[in-house]
Amino acid sequence: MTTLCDMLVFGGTGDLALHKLLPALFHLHRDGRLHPKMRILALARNALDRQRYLALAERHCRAQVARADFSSEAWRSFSERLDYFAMDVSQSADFGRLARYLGPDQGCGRVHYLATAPHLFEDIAAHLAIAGLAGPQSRIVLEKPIGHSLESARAINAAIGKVFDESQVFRIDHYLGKETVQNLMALRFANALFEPIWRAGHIDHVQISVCETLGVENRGAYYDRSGAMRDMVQNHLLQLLCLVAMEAPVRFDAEAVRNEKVKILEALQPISGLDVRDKTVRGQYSAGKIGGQEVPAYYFEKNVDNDSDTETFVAIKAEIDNWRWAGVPFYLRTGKRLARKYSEIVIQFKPVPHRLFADGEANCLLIRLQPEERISLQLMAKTPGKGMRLEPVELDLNLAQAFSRQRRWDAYERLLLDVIEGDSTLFMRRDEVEAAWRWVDPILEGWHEYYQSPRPYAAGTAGPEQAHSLLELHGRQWHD
Ligand SMILES: NC(=O)C1=CN([C@@H]2O[C@H](COP(=O)(O)OP(=O)(O)OC[C@H]3O[C@@H](n4cnc5c(N)ncnc54)[C@H](OP(=O)(O)O)[C@@H]3O)[C@@H](O)[C@H]2O)C=CC1
Ligand SMILES: O=C1O[C@H](COP(=O)(O)O)[C@@H](O)[C@H](O)[C@H]1O
Repeated sequence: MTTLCDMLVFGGTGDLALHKLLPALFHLHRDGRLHPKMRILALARNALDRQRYLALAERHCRAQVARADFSSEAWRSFSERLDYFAMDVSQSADFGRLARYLGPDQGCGRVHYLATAPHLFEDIAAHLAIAGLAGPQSRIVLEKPIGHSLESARAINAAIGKVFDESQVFRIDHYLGKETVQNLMALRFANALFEPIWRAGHIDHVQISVCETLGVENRGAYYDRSGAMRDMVQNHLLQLLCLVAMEAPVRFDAEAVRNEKVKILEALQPISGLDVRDKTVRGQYSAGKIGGQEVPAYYFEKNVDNDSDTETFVAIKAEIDNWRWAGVPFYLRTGKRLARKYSEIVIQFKPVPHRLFADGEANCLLIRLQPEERISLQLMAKTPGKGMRLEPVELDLNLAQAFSRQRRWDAYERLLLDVIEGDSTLFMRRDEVEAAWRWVDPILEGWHEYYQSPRPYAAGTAGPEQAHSLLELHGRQWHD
């Protein structure tokens, strides 16, 4: 069971709160991991009373939580913790009302989870301070993306920094809470095997793909101002890149891990000006079929401009200018409405230096984050029978099977517990977020400057053709 603290979820009626945060808190409650006295208060403008909010939350939790894990009894006891307060976070006076409603804290501080659009973060922090709700024991969780650009991220970080010490700030990136992502660190730093070959001398290139079948759903208003670059690359994909590329931290703690990640972000070779034409591909989905169902083009989605040139797909050839990685491309790719949903990291090794056999492919290490969690090493083996016919075989570590007796935690469960415990190892530090924007901003500017309008791709395909050329030009291909 964890430390006692209360949690305030700003944006408690939103997509994130209802689809991810409440189901994760429900699981933690059901597993007995929350302090019995912990209270959860959801906040938003909608004038709901507690009963109507509970009905809304229950409907979503039932839909998100596996049938076997949901029971009316567990929901009833969880809902005793849950309450709702209607307020407008842009109104300072509402925070006075909130402070009176909350009364004195239970002695262990509060977690303020900001599941709202980032432009509200500055107001919320300032108003919390004025209302006396930002004491030294409180913590604040900021959802990604932090800002829209380096400048806006700096402004948000500065405003938050006026109220909260950096140790109280938890910038969440839910990819870091995924089991296989943490397993990547275990693989690299708990096995002596990989370290000697984890470098330019042995690795040809790295691929990081986060492919989705979903479109923008109900988030058109947000997404159309963000696009895949700000929504996914600036945070999730760059965090994955950091974990693949960073040096071993001296300790497994927040400062040591984050120091190493920042060094990678700072070593990313800038892509600016005309480089964007050679090293990046933007795409936008047009109408197509997903799972046999017709889906509309992006610009016909709800709350999206019908002449929108927002990208729903990005592919980038990134390079890291340091001793370990010089000359090794890291190909990043993410998109919505693609043929299949999966996220994976592929480490493509170089071929053997001298070829003895007619067949043979270079080794490759596949780290599959979802839908299944597995790590598999592709090796060459002789096929049975006469002659030396070789074929690739997989040395497979199926993590879900290996730990089949334990329920697989959702990323938010793990990260919410870390916040409650005050462990920020898997959260982004201020300088990390800013270093990521420093690399992303010139690409966004290059697209704007050189009118790189997105290449269309039909929904249900692997993205625009140009994303393939990005690799094919160098004799490589995506691991599909
Ligand atoms: N949805 C997702 O899967 C993910 C979202 N995120 C991030 O999480 C954040 C929230 O996203 P999402 O849930 O999708 O957004 P939504 O638009 O679905 O929800 C926004 C929430 O904020 C509330 N809100 C808006 N304005 C105010 C206000 N002035 N005062 C009080 N409450 C307000 C809304 O309620 P009301 O209008 O009633 O006030 C609603 O509850 C964003 O920063 C997003 O980038 C990050 C990862 C994944
Ligand atoms: O942060 C986000 O992530 C989701 C994808 O997350 P996953 O855990 O399902 O892979 C993405 O759909 C969303 O647009 C983005 O904001």
